[in-house]
Amino acid sequence: MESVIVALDVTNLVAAKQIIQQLDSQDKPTIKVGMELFYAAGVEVITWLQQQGYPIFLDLKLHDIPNTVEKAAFQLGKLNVQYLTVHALGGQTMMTAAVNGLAAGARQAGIEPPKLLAVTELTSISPAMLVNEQHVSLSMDKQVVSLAQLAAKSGAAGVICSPQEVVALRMALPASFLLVTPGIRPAGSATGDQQRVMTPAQAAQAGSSAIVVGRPITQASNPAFAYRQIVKEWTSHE
Ligand SMILES: O=C(O)c1cc(=O)[nH]c(=O)n1[C@@H]1O[C@H](COP(=O)(O)O)[C@@H](O)[C@H]1O
Repeated sequence: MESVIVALDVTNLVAAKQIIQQLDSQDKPTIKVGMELFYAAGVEVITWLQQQGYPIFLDLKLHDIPNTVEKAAFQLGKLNVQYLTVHALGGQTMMTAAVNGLAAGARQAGIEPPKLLAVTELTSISPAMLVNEQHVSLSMDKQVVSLAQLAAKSGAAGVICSPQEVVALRMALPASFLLVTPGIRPAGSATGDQQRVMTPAQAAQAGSSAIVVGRPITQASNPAFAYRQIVKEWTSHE
């Protein structure tokens, strides 16, 4: 898996092309296309990125009844993307339905299926919110480990979590299970809506499989420089 994933959270195809051209990256990092860009630009942006040689992480965070998720995943399984997200809180049956849908869609298109990544607790949720809003009595670590174990049982290839839970997750799950961590903030940058953050170096030290970085790159005055600095920090501690 590529180590630094760029979250291309921009409004439209033109803005997406601008960032990618500014990045001008020889190492072709995995690009995360999320709800904002996919709802605006649809499959066209996926196709364009693929033509430029970028692997795609399609982050649509499916969360619905199993039948609906399976049928949505079937459609998305035909797009030749490398990763797709669902919410682990949708349950084991829903996650397994997603895996099956992706496999069936990919089979019909004659391609490899995307790997399923299950979002555990969003990195915008603080430990206090877990207790006060979700009424979960487990600690954040235990809740995330429990959701990750469910995701593993369901056939997901990994989870999305905060780097703060990676040490606990590594003890509980097979080494091959992917721990993909957003909530990354280089020292001194604004946390914004993120609650459970770490720097790229801290995430690497903790044992993240890959980090997801959006605004610290896309909103930088020089996105290419910001990207290179983050890669440098990540690789020096890997
Ligand atoms: O699924 C995700 O990628 C995701 C899960 C999560 O718990 N937290 C989280 O921030 N993300 C995504 O990771 C990216 C983080 O963006 P920045 O906060 O701008 O670096 C966004 O595209 C989020 O949608």
